[in-house]
Amino acid sequence: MASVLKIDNLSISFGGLKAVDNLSFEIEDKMIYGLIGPNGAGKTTVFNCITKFYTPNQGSVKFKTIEDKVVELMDYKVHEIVNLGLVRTFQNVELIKDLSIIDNLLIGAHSQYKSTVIAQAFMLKKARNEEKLMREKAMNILKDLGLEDKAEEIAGSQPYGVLKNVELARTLMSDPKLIIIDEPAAGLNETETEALAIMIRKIRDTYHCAILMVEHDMGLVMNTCERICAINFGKKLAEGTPDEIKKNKDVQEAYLGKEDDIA
Ligand SMILES: Nc1ncnc2c1ncn2[C@@H]1O[C@H](COP(=O)(O)OP(=O)(O)OP(=O)(O)O)[C@@H](O)[C@H]1O
Repeated sequence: MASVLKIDNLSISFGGLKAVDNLSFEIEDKMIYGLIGPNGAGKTTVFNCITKFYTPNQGSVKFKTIEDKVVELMDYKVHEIVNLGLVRTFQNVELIKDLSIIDNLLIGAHSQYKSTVIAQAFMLKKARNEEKLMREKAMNILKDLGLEDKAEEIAGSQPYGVLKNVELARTLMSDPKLIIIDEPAAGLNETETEALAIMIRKIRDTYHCAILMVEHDMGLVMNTCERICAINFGKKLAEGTPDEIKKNKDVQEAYLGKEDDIA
């Protein structure tokens, strides 16, 4: 499989409502991909199906793992997904406010620890060495992303824009092949959003992972994504480059309404 993620005929209903309706798209390795659509279009539900928070009624989600093995995500449980190389962030920042930035990154790495819980509890040599390696890894990530001076700062003392970047940095602790980002620009001002766009590109260029992003800020989507899928009422409206999506009549109507409606 050339792609890192391939979704085929995905559908899920809540009662009578088809939140995702026979949706298919695929994301090439190392691509920054956008999933857009008006409010309630089904974007977060797609994310929740991929990461197994929801079980779809129908469809297949193929994923190419860290070991380049193609697996069907529907066969895995929600907590197993991260070990395959797929990690997500949520609309709200999910950091522990009382911990330092670097400790928040270390928490993001817990699935990678090989030493037993007992070894960790008593800080045996193996666990100490592992902790040291993970701390180095976290520090290297912060350095790569220009956040090293924030390492010892308490998360709760930092502005929202920094925390969003830290959340992205934390995903890198699990060596992802694909990072799924839900509305990264929500709550950010224009300058912070521009910094976020630079950060997203830097992460892809440095860590060679693909990124799937849901975002309402069209500036961020159009400037950052190489390919975009637009959906409405759970169905695909269009897929293409940012330019193709901008010019697409169905996409324009979904966002602005038909000319008759506007008049
Ligand atoms: N757990 C659920 N139970 C019932 N309905 C749900 C559930 N999750 C989502 N829906 C419904 O599915 C539809 C799609 O919702 P979803 O949150 O995926 O849209 P979205 O495109 O992410 O919207 P927004 O941009 O506003 O976040 C909506 O009508 C929503 O009310």
